[in-house]
Amino acid sequence: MSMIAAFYGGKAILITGATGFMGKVLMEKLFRTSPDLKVVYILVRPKQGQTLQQRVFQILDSKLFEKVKEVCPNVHEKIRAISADLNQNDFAISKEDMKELLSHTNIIFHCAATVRFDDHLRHAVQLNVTATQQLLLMASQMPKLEAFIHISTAFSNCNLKHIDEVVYPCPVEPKKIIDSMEWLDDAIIDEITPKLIGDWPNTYTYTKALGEVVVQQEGGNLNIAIIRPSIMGATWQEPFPAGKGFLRSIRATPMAVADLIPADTVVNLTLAVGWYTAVHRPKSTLVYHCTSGNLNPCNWGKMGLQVLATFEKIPFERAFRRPNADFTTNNITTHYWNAVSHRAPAIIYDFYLRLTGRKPRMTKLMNRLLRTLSMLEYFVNRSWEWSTYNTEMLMSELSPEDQRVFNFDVRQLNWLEYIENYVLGVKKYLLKEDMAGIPEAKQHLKRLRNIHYLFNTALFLIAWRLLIARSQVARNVWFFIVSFCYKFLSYFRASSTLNV
Ligand SMILES: CCCCCCCCCCCCCCCCCCCC(=O)SCCNC(=O)CCNC(=O)[C@H](O)C(C)(C)COP(=O)(O)OP(=O)(O)OC[C@H]1O[C@@H](n2cnc3c(N)ncnc32)[C@H](O)[C@@H]1OP(=O)(O)O
Ligand SMILES: NC(=O)C1=CN([C@@H]2O[C@H](COP(=O)(O)OP(=O)(O)OC[C@H]3O[C@@H](n4cnc5c(N)ncnc54)[C@H](OP(=O)(O)O)[C@@H]3O)[C@@H](O)[C@H]2O)C=CC1
Repeated sequence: MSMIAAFYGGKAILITGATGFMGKVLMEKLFRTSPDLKVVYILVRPKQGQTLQQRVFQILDSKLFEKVKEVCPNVHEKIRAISADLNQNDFAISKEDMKELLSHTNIIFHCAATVRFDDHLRHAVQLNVTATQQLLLMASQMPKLEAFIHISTAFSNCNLKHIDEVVYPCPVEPKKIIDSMEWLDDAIIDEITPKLIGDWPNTYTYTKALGEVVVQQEGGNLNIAIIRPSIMGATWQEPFPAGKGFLRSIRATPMAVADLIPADTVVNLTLAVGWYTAVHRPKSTLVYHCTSGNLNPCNWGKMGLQVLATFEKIPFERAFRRPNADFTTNNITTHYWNAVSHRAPAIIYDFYLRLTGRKPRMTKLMNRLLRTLSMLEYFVNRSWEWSTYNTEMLMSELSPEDQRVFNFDVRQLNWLEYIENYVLGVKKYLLKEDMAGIPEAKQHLKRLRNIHYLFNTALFLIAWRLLIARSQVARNVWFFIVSFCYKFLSYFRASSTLNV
């Protein structure tokens, strides 16, 4: 019997960010392993014309929740969606809802955040720092609360090279930052943002660091833990742009560690930490790194090759170009590859769309992709070392059954298998492609390869022809090659005649 699964039985659990990437996976695992839990409160904002209930039904109707509906048929009754906006005072939660939350909640998983790298500092502080502070205040008024689990990121201290499982101080106190956001106007905030964030690469990582300091400073007597995952699956916009041949080269250091971590590993650790924090009540706030680099490293070069090998085996349909993975660290080659591999094909394709009376869209898409890539550059050209003492300690505290059900041992991760499953998942569930279409997709890639060869040969011949017309040296080289080939052929013909 799993101790962790049993622990969550009968509990009232509050999740923020439940509609997000990690939140959904967390909720699914909770219901699947502890279907007898009492209730899961989720703080949700109405969005895109959908009511809260519609948002919940959309989640429950997804492929992810198919198994849950089998083991917990009344799952919809156990999810209590509470209207809340983490940007508002008291999260704009109604009095009745607040009363219910305060009196019943046993465990909090705080996943909500703005994960945009380039968010305005005011918004990033509001969601990643102030909202965390408010949630802690709420938590301190919950008499039944057993644990508060804060989800941060392994990159909250990416200005350091070696990162321990401790909360590092920030140059400016979070309280001062929160206060200043109240009276500074947007223009001034824009101006001081680079100075404030200092050697953090963006407002996201900076405010996640501030959020951790807030958790440590204002946690009071609560049982708190902080989890720092590295790059969860969906972060890198899925292998979709690479598989479709939009993304063919990237400015990345092949030897730099690609610290990816599967979302289910993060969720397993999170649930194990919830149990450990509530049951063992560690004296101080423990930080847990959920990273792969020190236990099972894979670098970007190897990752790129494995992604390419997977696309050979499981190609996406109607690819724009053949998938390729050129890594470069040089400024000039980056510009060259961007021009040749990304911008030029997009311009040619848009020209073709215009000619056929359709709306051009590829250049816009490509510009967006290149902008995204430039934001990721910081992370794919550096390596970090994360210590994992607490995570390893927790692993040793689990029963063999819990180690199996809530497995977060990244040493067991087979990267090639993981990438194949990932690509398969994207193909089936995101692109909604049928596996029966694989032979046709392979044929399409062959056609693209032939077009590529033809195009390059034509380009070479045109360039050569122009060169010959203008340069005596090129003409001499050309005559030399032609006469050499002629002599070789004559010799070959003569020797084959003699043999007969
Ligand atoms: C050469 C081939 C080799 C192939 C193998 C190698 C692959 C290399 C990939 C490298 C990845 C490295 C990643 C390192 C990241 C370190 C992360 C630190 C850890 C964290 O804690 S991350 C937290 C998660 N944060 C993010 O993931 C956010 C990143 N995104 C952004 O900040 C913004 O999207 C960005 C980059 C500023 C772009 O903004 P903008 O131009 O305004 O575009 P949109 O945001 O509107 O998005 C456009 C379009 O893309 C969809 N999108 C955006 N993000 C994601 C995502 N993570 N996953 C899936 N799809 C995403 C978005 O929905 C939009 O789609 P539409 O259909 O609505 O147009
Ligand atoms: N994805 C990754 O690779 C990594 C993520 N993390 C951390 O994991 C956590 C979860 O990230 P992830 O799931 O990827 O993020 P998502 O962007 O997928 O989800 C963010 C969640 O926060 C909610 N949210 C945002 N703003 C508000 C608001 N004003 N009021 C109420 N809810 C709000 C969103 O709700 P809505 O659906 O309404 O927008 C959504 O549910 C974050 O703390 C992130 O920093 C850490 C490392 C890596």
